[in-house]
Amino acid sequence: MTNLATQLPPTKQALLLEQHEALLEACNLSMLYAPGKGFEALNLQLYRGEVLAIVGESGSGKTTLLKALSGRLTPQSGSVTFSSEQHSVDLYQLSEAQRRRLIREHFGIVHQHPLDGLRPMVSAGGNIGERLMEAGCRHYGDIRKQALNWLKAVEIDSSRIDDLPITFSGGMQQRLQIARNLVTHPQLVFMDEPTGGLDVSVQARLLDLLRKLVSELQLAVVIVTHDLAVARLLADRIMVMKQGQVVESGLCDQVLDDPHHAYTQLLVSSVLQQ
Ligand SMILES: Nc1ncnc2c1ncn2[C@@H]1O[C@H](COP(=O)(O)OP(=O)(O)OP(=O)(O)O)[C@@H](O)[C@H]1O
Repeated sequence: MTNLATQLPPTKQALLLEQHEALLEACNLSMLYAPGKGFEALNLQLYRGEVLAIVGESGSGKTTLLKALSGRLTPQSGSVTFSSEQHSVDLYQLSEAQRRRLIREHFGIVHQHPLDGLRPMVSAGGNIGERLMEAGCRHYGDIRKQALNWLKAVEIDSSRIDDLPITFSGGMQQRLQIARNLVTHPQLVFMDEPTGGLDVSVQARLLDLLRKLVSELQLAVVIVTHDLAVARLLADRIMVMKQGQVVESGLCDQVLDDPHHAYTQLLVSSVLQQ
């Protein structure tokens, strides 16, 4: 067992023991728009059921990295390997159509602005049902039933099933976006600041829900956030970025309780002063 696994809670240790290869692995990955803008020579591994938080200052390359990891931005060099139970593929060796299919079948992508991940002129139920139809479901009754179940799971009243997302509050839209992503049971979910732009109380409710879903569905998640409290609540591991470089990484509680790099220390102390 790796050092990392021995330091995780027993359920996570068991999960890591069962698996030999990472669900997602980035090797020597680089995408620089200009010196210091993007990220460079980055390596990471994510295992099944594990939550990795990527934190760092604005402009440090977090979103660019998330896009490259999730198959939405071809890097200048390096590889991103996704290993499902059936096969192991380098995302950027696939054709565009193959990559799109893999993303649809295996990944969830939760955007900071929910309307970027929803169809605003399609009903809430339709937003969830559409993903099921893309996955091959054809029975209207089943699709509606699953949509209702998912609305309930994300705490949206079933009476809103035929309403358009644009009539929802920001928090509800974000919960609907999460339902749309999770209805097809992806193994891996990428989230970019999922609680950004929401009121504090709405954020807290959404975080509780995310924590519950991540644990119940044993999701692997890569979450970008500038909020260390979000990282602490959701993540097993954390990666701290500054100007396109990973300056520190490790178990989330350990890094946040005992930061070694001066920049991580600054991030942690600035939260304590708030
Ligand atoms: N398409 C692009 N073309 C040129 N430069 C870009 C592009 N996208 C991002 N950048 C630059 O790359 C750097 C990293 O951007 P990125 O959005 O990845 O950072 P971030 O850490 O996610 O920031 P934030 O927390 O503000 O979202 C920034 O300096 C940004 O201006």
